[in-house]
Amino acid sequence: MAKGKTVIEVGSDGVAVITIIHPPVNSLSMDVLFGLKNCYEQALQRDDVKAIVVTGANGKFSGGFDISAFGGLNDGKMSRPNLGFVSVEILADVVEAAKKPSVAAIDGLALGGGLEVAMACHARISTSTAQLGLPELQLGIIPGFGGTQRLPRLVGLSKALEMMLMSKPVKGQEAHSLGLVDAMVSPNELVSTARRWALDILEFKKPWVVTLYKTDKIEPLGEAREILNFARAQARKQAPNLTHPQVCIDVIEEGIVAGPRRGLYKEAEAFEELVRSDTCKSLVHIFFAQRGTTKVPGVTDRGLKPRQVKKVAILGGGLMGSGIATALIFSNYSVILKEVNDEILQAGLGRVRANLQSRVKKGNMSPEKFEKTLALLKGVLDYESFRDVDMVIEAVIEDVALKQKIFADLEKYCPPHCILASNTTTIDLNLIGEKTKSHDRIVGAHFFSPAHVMPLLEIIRTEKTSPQVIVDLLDVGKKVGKTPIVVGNCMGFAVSRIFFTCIQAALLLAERGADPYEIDRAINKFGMAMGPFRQIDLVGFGVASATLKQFVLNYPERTYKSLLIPLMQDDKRAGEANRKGFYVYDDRRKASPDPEIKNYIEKARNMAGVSVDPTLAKLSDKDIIEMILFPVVNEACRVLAEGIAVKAADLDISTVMGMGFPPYRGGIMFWADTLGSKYIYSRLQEWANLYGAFFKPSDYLADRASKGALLSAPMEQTKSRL
Ligand SMILES: C[C@H](O)CC(=O)SCCNC(=O)CCNC(=O)[C@H](O)C(C)(C)COP(=O)(O)OP(=O)(O)OC[C@H]1O[C@@H](n2cnc3c(N)ncnc32)[C@H](O)[C@@H]1OP(=O)(O)O
Repeated sequence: MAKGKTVIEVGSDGVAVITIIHPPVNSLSMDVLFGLKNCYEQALQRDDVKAIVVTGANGKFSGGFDISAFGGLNDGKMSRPNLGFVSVEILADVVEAAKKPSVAAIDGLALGGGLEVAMACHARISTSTAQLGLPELQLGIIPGFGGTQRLPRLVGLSKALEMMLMSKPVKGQEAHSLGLVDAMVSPNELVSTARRWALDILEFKKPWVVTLYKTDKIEPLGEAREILNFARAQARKQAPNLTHPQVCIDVIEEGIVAGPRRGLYKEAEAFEELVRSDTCKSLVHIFFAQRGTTKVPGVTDRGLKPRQVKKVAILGGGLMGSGIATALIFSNYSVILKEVNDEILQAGLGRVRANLQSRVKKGNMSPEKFEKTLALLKGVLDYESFRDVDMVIEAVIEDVALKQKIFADLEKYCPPHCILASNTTTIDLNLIGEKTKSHDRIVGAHFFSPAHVMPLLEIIRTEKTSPQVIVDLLDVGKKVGKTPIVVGNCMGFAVSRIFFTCIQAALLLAERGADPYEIDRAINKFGMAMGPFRQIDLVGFGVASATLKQFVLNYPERTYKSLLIPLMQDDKRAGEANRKGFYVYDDRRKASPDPEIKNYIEKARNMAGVSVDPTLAKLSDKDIIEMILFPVVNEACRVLAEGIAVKAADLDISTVMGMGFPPYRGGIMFWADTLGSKYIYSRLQEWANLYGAFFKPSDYLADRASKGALLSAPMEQTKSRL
C-alpha cells in the first residue's frame, strides 16, 4: 500500500498546484517523493502549465522525511535509491533547475525534508504561525536533501548553524525577517498569493532565485572558517560524545569551499552513513517512544474524551507545589494555592512569582503576559474555595498520616467530579486514599523538580482509578507541555524505583572504596546529565534518606542499607539546598568536591562493617558505568515484570526525561539491549557473589538471559497489574 501521495491540479491561470498528502504531518515517504518527481515532470511537460506552487494538505506543508522509513533504509526492506537521488536528481536537477518557476506555499510546518523541498523552490510564502526548521540533528542525522547547502545561503552561516545544531525552528515572522521566506500572508490567502508570485517570477516582476548558487549571505572564506571553527568547538563542548554535529559542520564547509554541488554529494554520503549509526537508531527510538507514552492499552483505546479541567487547587506551596502551580498558570489554568498559614503561603506565592520573573528576565515572557499569568493564581488558607475545582494536586511532605487526613478533607470539600491527585514520589496511593471512598478518582501526578522545567509527568493509577481520570490527566499533562508515562501503583512506582537504585549502587561502591567524584565523572562522561552524588545533592538529603528508608521497608532483600547519608545529615549537611552535600556550593551554585567526604565514608564503612575492596578502589570507567547502571537495568526489569510499567519504551522515556539518561543511547532498556541480556546477567551474578544481594539478577533478567532474548521485547504472558 502506498504511503502517501503527491497530486497535481492545473488552474486556468496556468499554475500547477502540487499538493503533498500524507497525514498526519505530510511526511515525505519515498512514495511521496516519487510522486513529487512525477508531478514536476508532468508540470514541466504540459504546455498549459506556466508556473508551479508546492503545498501540503490540511494546513501543513510537511514534517520532513518519513522517520518511520529510516529502519527500512537500514534493513534492506526498502530499495535504496542512488546517492543524491532526492537532493541532486529531484530537488536540484528537476525542481530548482526547472524552466518554470515554483513557489512553496507554507502553512503549519516545513521541517527537515519539508523545508528542504521548499528551499529548492524559487520563492517561499508562509503564514505567520508556520514553523520552519531543520531539526534533523535531534535524530542523529544531518539534513539530507540539500538543507546544509541552502539554509546558510538563505539566512547566513551563523543563523543556519544555530538552527541546525540546536534543531531550533523559527516561526513565519522570524523566517520572513531572516529572508528564509519572501512574504507572509494569512492562511486563506496563502495559495492564491503563491500562484500570483509564481506568475510574477515568470514575468520578471519578482526575482527567480536559485538558492543553491546564492552567495550574498555567505561570508568570505576566512571569516566563514572562523564561524565554522567556533561552532565546532561549541558543539564539542556541548555534545562531546556525538559526532554528527561535527559532520554537519564539515558538510557545510565543503559546500562553501568546494562549491554547493560537491556539498550536496558530501551531504548525501554523510546522511547515508549517519542514518545507520547507533546514535540515529537510539534517537529515532526516543522520538517514537515519546509519542507512544500516551497510548495506554485499556485506557486510551476506549474512545474516552478528556473532560475540561479549568480550575486546579494545589496543596503545599513548597518547591514542588510552587513549581506545579507555575506550570499550570503558564498554560492558562486557574490555580488556587493552599497553605497552612499566611507566612508560608506568601513564601509559596513568592516562589511562583520568581519562577515567572526568571522567564521575563530571559526574555521568554513579556511583562504584560507576566501580570496576566500571575492573575490566574490565588492563595488561600482554607478549603472554602475548593467547592468548584476540577482537580486537586496534593504536594505536601511525604507523610502518610498527613496525606490521609488531607484526602479525607478533600472528599468533603471538593465536588464529586474533582480529580484527587497526589504528587507523592513513593507512597502507595491506596494508603493515601485509605480514609476515603473516592478510590476511583485518586491518582498520582508525580512531577519532577523543578516542576515547571522538567518535562516528565509520572501518572500513577491504582486498580480502582477510573480510565476517565487517566485520560483527563494525560490531557492536562499534554497541555502543560509534559511527556506523561502511565504506571501502576507500588512503593516508588517506576521512576523513583529506578532512580534510587542508581543512588544505592553509588553508595555501595563508595563505601567499599570507590571515589565518589570518580563515579560522578565517569557517569557524566557516559552522558548522564549528572553523576549520582551530584543528583543526591540536588534532590536533597531529606528526600534521599526518606526514600531509602522506604526501600529498606518495602524491598529489604535487595536494598543496600547505607548509613552514609544519615551520618552526613547529623552534621547538618542537606545537599545543594544548604550548599553542603557531597559537594560544596559557592554563591553561583558551582559544585566543588569536598575533601571531608572521605571521613564520612570511612565512618559509614566502619559502622556497616565493610572493608575497602582494592578492585573497587580502582575501577575503570566501563566498570563504574556497569556497576552503577546494570542494577538500574535490573530494577527496570522488575518494574516491567510486575506490570508497573506498560512497556519498556516508557522506561526509556522515564530515564531520559526523569534522570538525565543520554537520549542518544536510547534510554535504559534500549541501551541494555545493545549490550545483551546475557552479558548484563553474567556481570550482575558475578557481583552478587562478591558483594551481596543488591546485585542479584531478577527472575525476568535471568529468564531473558537464558533465552538470549531482548529485555525490551513485550511480555505476552505476564499480566499487567494496571
Ligand atoms: C532527509 C531529511 O533531511 C531528513 C528529515 O527530514 S528527518 C525528519 C525531520 N523532521 C522532524 O524531525 C520533525 C519531527 N516531528 C516533529 O517534530 C513533530 O512530530 C511535529 C512538530 C511535526 C508535530 O508535532 P505534534 O503536532 O505535537 O504531533 P506529534 O504527536 O509529534 O506527531 C503526530 C504524528 O506524526 C508522526 N510524525 C511526525 N513527524 C513525522 C515524520 N517526519 N515522519 C514520520 N512520522 C512523523 C508522529 O510520530 C505522530 O504519529 P502518531 O500519531 O502515530 O503518534
